[in-house]
Amino acid sequence: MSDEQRTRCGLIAIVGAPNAGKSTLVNALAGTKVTIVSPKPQTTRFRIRAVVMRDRAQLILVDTPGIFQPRRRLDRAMVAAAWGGAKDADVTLLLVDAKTGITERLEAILEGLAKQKHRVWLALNKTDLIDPPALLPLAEKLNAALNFERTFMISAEKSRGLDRLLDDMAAVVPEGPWLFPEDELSDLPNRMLAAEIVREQILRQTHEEVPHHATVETESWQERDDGSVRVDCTIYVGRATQKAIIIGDKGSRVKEIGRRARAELVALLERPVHLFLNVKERTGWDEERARIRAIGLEDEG
Ligand SMILES: Nc1nc2c(ncn2[C@@H]2O[C@H](COP(=O)(O)OP(=O)(O)OP(=O)(O)O)[C@@H](O)[C@H]2O)c(=O)[nH]1
Repeated sequence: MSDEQRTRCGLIAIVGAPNAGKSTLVNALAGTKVTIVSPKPQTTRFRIRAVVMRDRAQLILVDTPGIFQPRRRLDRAMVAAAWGGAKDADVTLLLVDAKTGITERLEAILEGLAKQKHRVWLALNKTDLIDPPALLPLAEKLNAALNFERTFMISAEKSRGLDRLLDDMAAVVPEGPWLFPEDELSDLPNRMLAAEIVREQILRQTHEEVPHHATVETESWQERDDGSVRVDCTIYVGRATQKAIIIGDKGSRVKEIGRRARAELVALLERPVHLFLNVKERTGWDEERARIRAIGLEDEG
């Protein structure tokens, strides 16, 4: 296979203090407004924010929502899980508001990142608000605190410096198949929303031990001429016993999960929805695929 034909795919975790400009950057990189609604972001390990194609590379931009709000004891476990999420990424990009500079919060993030052994990049954002000479001392200070592999100067809002950032990301993510086929990309937020809503219902309607082992994937999303949409989701479970629990007596529980999830989808999408659920035990490739594709939906079990 020639180089041009080889596909690449990887996870890019974008971290930063609140207000650093993460959402603005994700939107600018994706080129459109991409919001993947996550009803329970604090329980997710990472949340997929956007999937961006650059040359032959598929860049999956994620954030790690739990990292910076360790209010209670329980939250601390979530924070640890969230850091685990950043660790699984191929690149972690720390976004810093160059106008605000180094704050206590940023120092805490630097400490967290210092424990990671993989690739960490720095992007100084909002450079449109500062004179260029003021940027260098900040970049130096941050690089002294942590050994960043690369440093970028960007303005997410003005889309400055983003081409180079995307090129570099595309060049370093590993070779491998795309996680999301191209024809799914435009529907991706909807697909994930449907999967998340089904998962919400599993959480609400089954015993605690089941949801941790269940992932949900939207297999197909078909728009119909009459304005309705047909959605097929698969619920993957680890064991036959869990499958039986989710299906319930004569299918009663999976029916109820589907009924409530459908009602929620109808309300959100404001059009008729035909929702089909399929419960499967995971094996081999299924398991791997479901695990990765459900990244934004999976609890740290
Ligand atoms: N001037 C300027 N403003 C920016 C830039 N990037 C982001 N902002 C502004 O900074 C503010 C915060 O941006 P967000 O993208 O919401 O930041 P965030 O990191 O997602 O914030 P949280 O969701 O609170 O974590 C917004 O008012 C943006 O318009 C930039 O490059 N230049």
